[in-house]
Amino acid sequence: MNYDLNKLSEQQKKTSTYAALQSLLKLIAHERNNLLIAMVFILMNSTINLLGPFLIGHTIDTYIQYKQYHGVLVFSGILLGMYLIGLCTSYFQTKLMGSVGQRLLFTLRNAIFNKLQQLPVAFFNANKAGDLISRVNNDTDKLNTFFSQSLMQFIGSIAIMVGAGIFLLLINIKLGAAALIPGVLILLFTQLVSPWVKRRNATNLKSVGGMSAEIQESLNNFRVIIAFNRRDYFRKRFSEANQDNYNTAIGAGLANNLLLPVYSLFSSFGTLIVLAYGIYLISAGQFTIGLLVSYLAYVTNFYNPLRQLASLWTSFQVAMAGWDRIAQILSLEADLPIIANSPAEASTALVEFKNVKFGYHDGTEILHNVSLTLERGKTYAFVGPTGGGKTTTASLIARLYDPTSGVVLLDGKDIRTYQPEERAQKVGFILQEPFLFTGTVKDNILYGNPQYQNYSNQQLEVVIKEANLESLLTIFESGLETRVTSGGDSISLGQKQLIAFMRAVLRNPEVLILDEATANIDTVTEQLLGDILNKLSANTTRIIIMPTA
Ligand SMILES: Nc1ncnc2c1ncn2[C@@H]1O[C@H](COP(=O)(O)OP(=O)(O)OP(=O)(O)O)[C@@H](O)[C@H]1O
Repeated sequence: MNYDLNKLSEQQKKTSTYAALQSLLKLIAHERNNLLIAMVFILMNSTINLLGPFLIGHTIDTYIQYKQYHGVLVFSGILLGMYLIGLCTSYFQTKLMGSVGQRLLFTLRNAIFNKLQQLPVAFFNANKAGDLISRVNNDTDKLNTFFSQSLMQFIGSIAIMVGAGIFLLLINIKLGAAALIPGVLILLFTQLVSPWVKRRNATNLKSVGGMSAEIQESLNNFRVIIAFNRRDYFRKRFSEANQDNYNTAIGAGLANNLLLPVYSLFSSFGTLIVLAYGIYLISAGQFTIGLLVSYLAYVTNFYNPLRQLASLWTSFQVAMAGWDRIAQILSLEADLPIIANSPAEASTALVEFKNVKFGYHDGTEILHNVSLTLERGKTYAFVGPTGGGKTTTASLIARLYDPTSGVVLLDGKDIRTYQPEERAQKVGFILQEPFLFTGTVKDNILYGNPQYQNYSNQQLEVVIKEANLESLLTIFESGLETRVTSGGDSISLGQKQLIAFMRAVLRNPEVLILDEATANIDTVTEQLLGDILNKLSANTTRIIIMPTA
């Protein structure tokens, strides 16, 4: 399965705006009531906006022309009341949609993060952390902006436009049809340029992700950069990423700003048509001045929201481009499914490889038809040259990947039949570069170990003593409470490896894999580790990975 999100977006057939919107709406189905209430508010607001010009026209023709000021006062009061109601509905609608947007942001970020937790190692090999962070932070925020600020304006503008269009046609069908022609042309133009606008925005979001990945990489490797005095190299790379982002942002800005002037031009045409044709009709005695005033207000009511729609449509295209990038992650499925047990594969060995072939996603085969058997309680060494495939073999025992063909058996059963918790319990893997979390030594050695989670320091020290790990703990200045930062920069690499060692041994796994795990440890401590390994349960199989001497 291809997990490279950027390649995936190139291969994927372009989703239509409608299909993208449908899949997004499914995600916010539980907000249906709030959306409906907000929509009622916005429609009330639109109705008020539409009735305003009609009442003004009526007041001019019925009262102002005949100097009946009482009627003028009454209708002024009605208008004032209507506008106050409009103010309230607008306020509540904005408040409601603001919270819908925040909840959507919350739901989306949780959904993406949960999905990231389910995806296999191959996914993280194929994608840069910076780009993923940008998708979780930046792209979700584009959707929030659209939902909290633009969606209801969007619906409101459409409602006013449609209403104004109907009024224009009802009052005078010929004048209405003439006034609406530029509007129809604008809609055709929008339909034509929308895919291009969305593409420009998608390219921009991609380059924001690329820049974020660049920053992340240089921050992670700052020591190497400084030691090799290669700040200029990363400066150049960052400058290129920044330049790319600048170019794509200009491109997106150009696309996003194209609609507004075109809309303005066409709406001016609409007004001009009505003025010219309307004056002609008045002179021919077929229209009144009051009606023309109303009419011009409806033309404005038709074209102003249309102009607003230009920028809202852009915000919509940006949100949809962001949603595509989010949906790409959400649609991925882990390709390490749990399968039903097949008794035919039964084996008495603790670990067995049967004709295993494996290659990473670039297609090169790394393991060529490997068959091996590892017995319970024995110690094995995987020795070989750099890049020979030792870590890869161990990764298959921990099921970080599945073989391309052949089968891996763990404790007599196909490894694919195990639930992740059970498999992780059976296999302890100390990686070449152990990862530590910010917290204490205690937090780190209890990571992934529910058994001792609620133990006090004293209780845990007893367990550590029983596991013969006591001598390792004394290496840390404040014992279990020694502070460790993420990435473990506050302690040495050897100390990191010791924490990873204690973490793995305390889980009492049936297979313990040490991937060059003592490379940074002095010979005295290495001897200690050897003793600890010898005292492990008689059933534990040890795999020690080391390079060819
Ligand atoms: N994530 C990956 N994606 C693609 N190729 C990989 C990946 N990890 C390892 N390889 C390739 O697989 C081959 C075997 O690598 P592996 O890490 O298993 O070797 P190793 O014997 O453990 O080496 P070392 O002693 O350096 O740790 C190498 O050619 C390496 O380039």
